[in-house]
Amino acid sequence: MQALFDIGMVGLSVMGRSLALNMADHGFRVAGYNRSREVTEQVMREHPHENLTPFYSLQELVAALRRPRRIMLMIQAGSPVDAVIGQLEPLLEEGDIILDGGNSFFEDTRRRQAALEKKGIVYFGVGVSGGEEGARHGPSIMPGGDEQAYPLVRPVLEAVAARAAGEPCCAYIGPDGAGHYVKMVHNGIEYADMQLIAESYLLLRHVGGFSNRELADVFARWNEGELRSFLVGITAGVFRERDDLAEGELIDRIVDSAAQKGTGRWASIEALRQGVDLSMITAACNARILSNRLEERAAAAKLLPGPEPARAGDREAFAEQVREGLYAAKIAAYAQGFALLRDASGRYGWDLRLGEIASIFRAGCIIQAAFLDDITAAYRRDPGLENLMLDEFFRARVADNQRSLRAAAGAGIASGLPLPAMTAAVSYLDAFRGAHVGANLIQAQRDWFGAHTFLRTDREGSFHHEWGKGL
Ligand SMILES: NC(=O)C1=CN([C@@H]2O[C@H](COP(=O)(O)OP(=O)(O)OC[C@H]3O[C@@H](n4cnc5c(N)ncnc54)[C@H](OP(=O)(O)O)[C@@H]3O)[C@@H](O)[C@H]2O)C=CC1
Ligand SMILES: O=C(CO)[C@H](O)[C@H](O)COP(=O)(O)O
Repeated sequence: MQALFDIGMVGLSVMGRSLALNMADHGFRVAGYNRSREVTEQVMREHPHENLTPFYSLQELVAALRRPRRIMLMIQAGSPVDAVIGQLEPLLEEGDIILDGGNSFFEDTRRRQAALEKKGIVYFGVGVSGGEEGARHGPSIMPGGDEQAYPLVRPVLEAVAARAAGEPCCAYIGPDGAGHYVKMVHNGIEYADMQLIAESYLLLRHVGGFSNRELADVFARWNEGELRSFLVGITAGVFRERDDLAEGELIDRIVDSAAQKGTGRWASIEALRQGVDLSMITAACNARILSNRLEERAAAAKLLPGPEPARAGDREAFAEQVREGLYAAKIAAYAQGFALLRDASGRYGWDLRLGEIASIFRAGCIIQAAFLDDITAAYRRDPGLENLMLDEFFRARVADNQRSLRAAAGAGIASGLPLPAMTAAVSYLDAFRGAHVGANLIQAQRDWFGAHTFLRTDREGSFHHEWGKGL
């Protein structure tokens, strides 16, 4: 067969099929392949497209691609990616390109990129965000790999990406694992954002006494202001959704236990390794972990009574307090995520352009929000900004809204509601700006039991004290 195809898509599940059709819409001739034949057949039956052609073996797919071959993997992350690379490798030639668009761990991407580079195969780790809808009509795309080879994949990626203010939400991120690292942090922020919205829901429902319909209106109203975002928008929609199998709204019949696939957890682990405070994202991971212990929670509820939720006097004023608190907490969560990126940039020599990264999050991805325009502007004002909360715009917003954050978090604590991300936001803010954080006592304890030494405020050098022996 003549090599007619512009790009191969391996994996035609939710994301691969949507991205392949998006590419096909943009005039690229796509060769599609899925390990299970019936999935390919189903895609072709349900989504026939003149620019999408099915293939039933990797050999045929590779032979049909024009050179240098471009093959995108949209498959389950982890060992499947290594397995498929192993199958493709003997079929490829020097200069051919593999793009891994899944949620791969960035260290795996670094390893794969280095191994394939030795064989002359170009490897890109490409973060893709936006879920099914985004992949189909315009996701946010975070490609990392060999900058010299980037022009060979850029036209396809930019064509299918979402657009914000006319610009594609796709930018070369940096070498080796940089693209997947940024996607990991994107997902960490996504976890914190979702957790903060869920905590706002707990407050509004149990302290504010809002019904599902009222919650839908509250979130819809919030979505018209500074909190406008994909996640707040779909939250309003969730509270409106009728149950198709029983009476009432579906939200009340969903089991109170949240799953996770690992990207948020990776971000938390990396933050600990790097020594960056990512407490809000970690709190969001822990909240999902504890949510899974349904039986334990039910048993503990009987043994460990807590306070009854206090009822807000003025519900509208309370909702406004929660909105402002959510906004302040959201600033802290993004500040943590971007601080992690800043540290990784130096640590791995990636030279990440944080303003450009914020700008490609403005549309297409799950954390897309009006707020990202302000973050982009903050990094344009100061590309070396140490922490987002120090930018003049966000400094003013934190000052305006922190009283509400404290009040909302306090109302949750007094009512026995778990608000791990909001309370972590308060602690982060206070520790970040804290004149005294209590670490002098920790140093004293460390020196007492382990002679670990301490620094003094009044003279140079390390000191050890014979604790408990004097005076
Ligand atoms: N769903 C989402 O919203 C998002 C997902 N992602 C990431 O994109 C990637 C694809 O996600 P999604 O579309 O949800 O699909 P899944 O993560 O559910 O993966 C299913 C696909 O992986 C293939 N696969 C699994 N194991 C192998 C293997 N050993 N060899 C070959 N193919 C294999 C499956 O083939 P088969 O049909 O034969 O089983 C199928 O095509 C994942 O890395 C995911 O984390 C990124 C952003 C958003
Ligand atoms: O990458 C994504 C969105 O950006 C995926 O939807 C991912 O699966 C979300 O993470 P989790 O399943 O852990 O909630």
